[in-house]
Amino acid sequence: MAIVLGDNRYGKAENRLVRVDRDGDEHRITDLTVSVSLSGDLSDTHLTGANDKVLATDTQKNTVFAFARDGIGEIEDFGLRLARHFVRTQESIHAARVRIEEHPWQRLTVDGKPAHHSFARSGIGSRTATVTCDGDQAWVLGGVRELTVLNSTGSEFWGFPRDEYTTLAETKDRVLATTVSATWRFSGTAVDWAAAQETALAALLDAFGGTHSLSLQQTLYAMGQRVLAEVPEIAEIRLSLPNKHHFLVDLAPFGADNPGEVFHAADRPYGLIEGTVLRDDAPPAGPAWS
Ligand SMILES: O=c1[nH]c(=O)c2[nH]c(=O)[nH]c2[nH]1
Repeated sequence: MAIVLGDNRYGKAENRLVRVDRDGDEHRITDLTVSVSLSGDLSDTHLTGANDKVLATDTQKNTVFAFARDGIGEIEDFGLRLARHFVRTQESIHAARVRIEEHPWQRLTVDGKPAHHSFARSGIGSRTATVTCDGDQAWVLGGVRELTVLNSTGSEFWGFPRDEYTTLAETKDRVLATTVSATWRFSGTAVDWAAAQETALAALLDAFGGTHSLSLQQTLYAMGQRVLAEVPEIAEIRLSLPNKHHFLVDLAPFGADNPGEVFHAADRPYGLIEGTVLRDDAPPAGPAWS
């Protein structure tokens, strides 16, 4: 029996980067969390502590900030520039993964006019991108997280099996709420990233709001299907939807009825509905998800 080193990767995680783009007095901000993860010929540092093939995580952090000096652009492009840089400049690095989350800000209105340089963090989901590059090829995932949505009606859940542990009542009218995490895989890298993001996000929201739901699973499939129908460059989408239960509160002890108006918004436990929707002729995913 021998003990050997298995898969490994390393990098600087969660670099917090804010860039201010200045057009005279008019500013725009980009607020990112960027994580770099590299892999390759890195046995020595693990087995003997020799670091001659280890691009320091501190250097990786500096690279992220230095690249931002020339502008960020779309996060997918920023990720591609960084990932390609690491594998092309370091012989020992064979693959690079750059994960980026973009935190949304919205411009304030001051004295009835859009402010030049004042912003508020906005509540509607963050955009995400993950780029994996092995030197010759690159794979791009886009996505959104922390996108909380709610339908106050138009949701049913019934017809499920009942065994000795089942207490849940069937319902033809309930609140359906979730916080969407969605990641989609692009089939190539020649994509109008901003347009794809906008269309995919609108498709997710349209499908959530527009589907009369018999289960959150059905809503998940409708959301995935809509994104693939609207964005031809997306080959596959993975969705993770926590079912944020809203329980009708029994007000009878207080002598009141509750005609579907007062709910307890429970945060735990939650049903977790996850699924993938993909084209049956999707190109191979390679290491995109690994
Ligand atoms: O949409 C739902 N799917 C389920 O699988 C499930 N299970 C449950 O208790 N409530 C719900 N709702």
